[in-house]
Amino acid sequence: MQAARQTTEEALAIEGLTRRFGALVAVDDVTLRVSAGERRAVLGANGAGKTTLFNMIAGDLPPSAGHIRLFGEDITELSPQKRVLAGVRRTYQKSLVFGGMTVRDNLYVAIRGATGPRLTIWKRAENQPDRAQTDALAERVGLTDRLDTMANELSHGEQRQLELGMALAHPPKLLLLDEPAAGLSTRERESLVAMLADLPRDLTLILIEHDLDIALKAVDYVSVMHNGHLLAEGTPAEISANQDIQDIYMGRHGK
Ligand SMILES: Nc1ncnc2c1ncn2[C@@H]1O[C@H](COP(=O)(O)OP(=O)(O)OP(=O)(O)O)[C@@H](O)[C@H]1O
Repeated sequence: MQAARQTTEEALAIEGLTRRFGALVAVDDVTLRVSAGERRAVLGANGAGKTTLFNMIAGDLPPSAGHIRLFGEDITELSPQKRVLAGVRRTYQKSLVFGGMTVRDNLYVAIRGATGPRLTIWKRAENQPDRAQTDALAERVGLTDRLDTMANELSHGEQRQLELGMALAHPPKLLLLDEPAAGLSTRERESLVAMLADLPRDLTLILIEHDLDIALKAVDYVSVMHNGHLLAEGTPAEISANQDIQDIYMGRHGK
């Protein structure tokens, strides 16, 4: 896995990224690089700055300083929509699926949303979605049996699967998953790890995860944040073996 880091092109290059909220520096001069096809986890205790970092990469929040490059292109000033077109997708800690629609229609909206001129779900009769595409997406995230189920009738884990399917509707270049295992059962966590392992290898994945075991199983390389800083980086084995980092991650060190 590490070979991918050394030989492939750079998917994401973050340079001196900083975000202040008044006197608070939520992300403080973070510089990191992620190779194309890499699976990276961003770990850190509550308030470390992980979500703020994601918000800046996705364009949901402007940085106070610094630059973000996606495959060499400076995207720091791009709107979130333009970043989607450039290949960035993200999920949020809170589910954004449409509860009153079926799994199939949620996937259809995601497919249309990324390609169609506007959202035309109600025109489905004259504008049939590509069933093969929705079915393939559902299969990829383990929801084939739930295609006709309303999203609000899905379990929490299935809703996260649906979110992942929606994020994959048009294969992103960079996929940002914000705590994908939050609230999942042990069995659902195992299937999440398997789903992540099955993602196309050319997709670059960064995930924020509170479950250290999941993060360490699912990624090639780990960046640890603490109080807005990038504290350490290493392979899962290196991070697991570092007691100081483990203590900080588990919140045993003071802020
Ligand atoms: N919009 C905001 N306004 C003011 N402060 C904010 C805002 N967003 C985040 N913060 C603060 O910035 C710091 C970093 O928050 P952030 O949510 O990025 O951390 P995190 O590592 O994602 O934490 P968690 O694991 O709890 O989600 C925290 O102190 C938080 O209170």
